[in-house]
Amino acid sequence: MSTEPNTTGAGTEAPQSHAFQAEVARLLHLMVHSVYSNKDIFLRELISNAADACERLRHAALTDPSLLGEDTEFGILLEADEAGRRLVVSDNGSGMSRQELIDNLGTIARSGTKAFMDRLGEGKDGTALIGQFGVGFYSAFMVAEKVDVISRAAGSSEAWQWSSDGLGAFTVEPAGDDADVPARGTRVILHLKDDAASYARPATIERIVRAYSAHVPVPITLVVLPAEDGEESEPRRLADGTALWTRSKSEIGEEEYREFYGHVSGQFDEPAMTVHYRAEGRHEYSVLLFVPSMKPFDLFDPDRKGRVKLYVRRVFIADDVDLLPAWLRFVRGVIDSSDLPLNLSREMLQHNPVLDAIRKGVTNRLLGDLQKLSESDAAAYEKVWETFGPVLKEGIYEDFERKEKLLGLARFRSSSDSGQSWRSLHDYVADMKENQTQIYYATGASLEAIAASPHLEGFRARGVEVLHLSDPVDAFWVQMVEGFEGKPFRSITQGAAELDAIPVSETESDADKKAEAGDTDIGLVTAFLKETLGERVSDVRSSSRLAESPVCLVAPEHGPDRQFEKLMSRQGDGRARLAPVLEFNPSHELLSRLSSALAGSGDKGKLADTAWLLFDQALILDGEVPADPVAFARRLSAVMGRGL
Ligand SMILES: Nc1ncnc2c1ncn2[C@@H]1O[C@H](COP(=O)(O)OP(=O)(O)OP(=O)(O)O)[C@@H](O)[C@H]1O
Repeated sequence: MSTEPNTTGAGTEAPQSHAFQAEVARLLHLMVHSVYSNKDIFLRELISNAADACERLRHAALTDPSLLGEDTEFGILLEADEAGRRLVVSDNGSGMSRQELIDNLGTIARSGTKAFMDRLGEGKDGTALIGQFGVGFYSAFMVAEKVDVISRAAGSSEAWQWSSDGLGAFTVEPAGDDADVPARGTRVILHLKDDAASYARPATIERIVRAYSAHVPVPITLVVLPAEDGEESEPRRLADGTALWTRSKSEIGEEEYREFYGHVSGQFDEPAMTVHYRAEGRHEYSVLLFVPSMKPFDLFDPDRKGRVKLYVRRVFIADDVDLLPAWLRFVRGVIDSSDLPLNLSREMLQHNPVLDAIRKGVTNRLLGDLQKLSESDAAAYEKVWETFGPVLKEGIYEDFERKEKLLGLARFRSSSDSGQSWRSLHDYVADMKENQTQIYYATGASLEAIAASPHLEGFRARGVEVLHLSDPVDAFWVQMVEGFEGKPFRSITQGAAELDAIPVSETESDADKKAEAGDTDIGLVTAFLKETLGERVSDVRSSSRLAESPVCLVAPEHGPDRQFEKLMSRQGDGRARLAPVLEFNPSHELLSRLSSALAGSGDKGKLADTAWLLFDQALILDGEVPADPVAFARRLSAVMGRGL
């Protein structure tokens, strides 16, 4: 609901009331009930917005210097007004027009925020989640009972005031001309809640700026407003606005990196890896990038955009240029080029040889640093892999040039060590069994489902390691790569398992079980199952893949892997699925009994029921449902009845 003003002359209109977008209202409700454990961060968010507004204008003024007029020094001013219980954050940046105030401070534009709200909507623990996530301007309502935003867009003669108590609606009205109205930019006035009055205290403000905003690239000054009879103190510089990335690495402490990471990423975790260097040579640029330790909420957003900020000689240019490949979209930070012209057009940003060279250099450097981390601190590296492995794996099929490097960096859960440790492909190949020629893997919806798969049994019995691939992206890349260190990848649910060449590490009781099972007439059983199951199977064969289970389904040799096929048909590729191959375990008691019943004069109807039940249970173990659940239930009841 929004009402248009009926007059346009500034200073003459009544305030217009607008409802917040539903998601904002929900977010504000959370804010007002302050589920944030650390309310201090509201100031970081407001300072970040103020700095962004200054950087946006600095950039716009490159093509239109008149936007700046006389006022060419950017700055952020904090006013501490203890007596009035107010805190004011002002900037002389881009400012906002009336429409921008309504759009920017009434809706949520960022897809990450939407995703975040959806997660909250799913009933996930809000307190834990919200603490990891920057929610920008709206966090002001954690500490303020009312917020006024007075803003004048650069170059505009009009100023507008936005006001709200955060309870469902906001008003917008012309701001008039009094002293509170900025000549350019934005003043955010927080009327602090009773229990948040300390945020008007200079010492508190100084502490927060030091902790969270000391390295924003715009200077920050604090003014302490006089108590009723006191004197106004000298303005104090809290931060000098020098760009952290231009300083030398040896001068910068971990704490400063962490604080800057908070500023550029908008996240609240600690960086898991920091990459800071200056490239010299054909192209000169500075890089300060961070690998977060927590997943950003928009990690799997379909547009797969990165958010590394591009600067040219310390002037902010854009944060939506693809400076890194999509499979590194979780990396945050700044790249500052010395070679590019300042007045880069959008078009030039899209196709730019300097940016291409930077992208290549920085990508290689990041991979090199990840490799180094994996060698120097395996546990820290595994954490990075656990968080971002599914994204890095996209690079295996998207980036032909770096495929080998990425395969080397990849880590997997596997059947070795009950899936507890992370294994590299290098580990896998080094530990291959005698006569083993392939890298075996199993794909599935979850690690648990894979571990329970009967297909693994024959591999387990031989001590052959199987990689457990449970990320959706796995089914794709594994089809695309030829192999690793000369060993091809092979799905355990596809084709005939060439396991016979690898000896079984048999225990005595296994041998006993086999002896009990007696001899199965493989030809007889195969023919019977084929005839009974007809077109539902493309073949039936005895298998060394199984050790304990009687049957399983596998994909035909030259068709797609069953899990991959399932994934594609779920995405509606419209292709008919291939009939699977039914493999049976001739050493299993059930099969040897079926064999003797077939050889004797077994009831053909009962034997056919057995064949169908075997087939349906193999389907169920694959996570599917029997094609005819009624017939399945009838057969199962009949068998159970006979067994009682
Ligand atoms: N001081 C300001 N000057 C100019 N525009 C502002 C200012 N503060 C906020 N805005 C505008 O309001 C928008 C919404 O701000 P908000 O803090 O909610 O989200 P954001 O800044 O886009 O995201 P984040 O804070 O997570 O980076 C900003 O994108 C910006 O366009």
